[in-house]
Amino acid sequence: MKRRNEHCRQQLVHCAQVRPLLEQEKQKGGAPCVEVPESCVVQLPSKRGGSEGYRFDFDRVYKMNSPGRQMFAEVVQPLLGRFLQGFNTTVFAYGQTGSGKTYTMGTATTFRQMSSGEEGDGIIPRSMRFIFDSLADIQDAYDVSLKVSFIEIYQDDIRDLLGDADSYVPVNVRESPDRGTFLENVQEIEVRSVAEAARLLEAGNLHRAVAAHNLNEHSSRSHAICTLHLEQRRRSGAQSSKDAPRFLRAKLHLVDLAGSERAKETGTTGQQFAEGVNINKGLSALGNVIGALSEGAGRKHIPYRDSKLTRLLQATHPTAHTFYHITIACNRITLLGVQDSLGGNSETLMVACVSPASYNFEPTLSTLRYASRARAIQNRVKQNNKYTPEDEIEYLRQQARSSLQHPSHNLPLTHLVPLFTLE
Ligand SMILES: Nc1ncnc2c1ncn2[C@@H]1O[C@H](COP(=O)(O)OP(=O)(O)OP(=O)(O)O)[C@@H](O)[C@H]1O
Repeated sequence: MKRRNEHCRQQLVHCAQVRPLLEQEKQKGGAPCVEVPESCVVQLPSKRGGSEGYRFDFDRVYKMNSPGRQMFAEVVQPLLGRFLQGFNTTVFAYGQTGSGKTYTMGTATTFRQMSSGEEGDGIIPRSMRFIFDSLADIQDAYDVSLKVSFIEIYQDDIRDLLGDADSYVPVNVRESPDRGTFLENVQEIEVRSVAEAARLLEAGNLHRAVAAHNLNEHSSRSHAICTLHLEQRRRSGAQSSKDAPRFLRAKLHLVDLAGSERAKETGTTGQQFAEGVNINKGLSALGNVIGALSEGAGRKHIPYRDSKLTRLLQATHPTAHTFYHITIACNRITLLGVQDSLGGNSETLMVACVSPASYNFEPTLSTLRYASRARAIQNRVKQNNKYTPEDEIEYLRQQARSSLQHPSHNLPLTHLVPLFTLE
């Protein structure tokens, strides 16, 4: 693995996933109206049947039956490579309800699917397998900690999807001068394999708010954000090149937004109607953040604070470090960030999910316009390789605690060699 220090401006990577026309869409008289004339272009016909249609450029477009494998290899895997090199990274899926965000992300993947690896797998299960495989390759040289948080924003509440569903503890967004915006009361869970991660994500998914409406039988009623926090600490005496970093820390946000929806089309009433209103409110605030960021440096105020979604995604900060174990955890202080992901320190892939059905023309046009605005955003990314004496103290503490709790998982305490010589 190539490891070097960098600090540079980065354009977001944008791709579109145009899913196949579903049987129920055909039955409702939907005809395909989305064209992909080139591998980087999506076209819609003119609304009034004229010759002038709409054209949108992307870095890459995946259409109809493109297997998830191709998207993963072309745009996700390179991003994961950067994550493993200590860069914050984000994958965002957005689009109207029923357009295929959960399918594309693989948020609802079961334990069995994630462990076995199937052709139709989405981004999350493929990413998990890739990351664990890559970490296995460096385990002789690095102590590794991988932590995950999995939360949802439902109505105006943030819920910890890995928490105990029977004893609900409200998750609060807090702010402090040291930490910035952060979440409190989020569970931490440790795993050391794809199987353990899969079990965890499946359990979290069972807690996610889902309901049926006219456009989707399993519609997510919340925005879900799964974050992996990776820390790598070079082992003392490890065989590696002279410029190999001693320490790397990075976050990977996997964001499956709820879809925008119109009550007229979804046929929702009561509780589901209220959910739809909240979903649209959060997405509209996100749209405003994207709009403000796309104006570039001239725009001083970015309205991150206008919704829980954008505010939460602004939160950036980290917590205790556990090395040596591969850990999947949900931090008490979770570190998600549209501020990081959009306009901040993150390499970001945005996936616009689109239904080809003609009766979805308006929402599709709106998704593609949303995508065009986001193309102008630039992030400023840097490799996170700072390691402080406080980090070292925390590391030694965690190791000592861990050795007492799980003697079989740890190296003997005598093996611990600090990165710093503390005087
Ligand atoms: N690329 C694809 N190939 C085949 N079927 C797909 C594809 N993408 C989505 N689908 C199907 O479309 C339906 C809607 O997909 P999905 O639930 O992922 O939509 P969504 O955008 O997450 O919706 P919501 O916002 O309501 O949660 C599902 O039945 C799913 O299986």
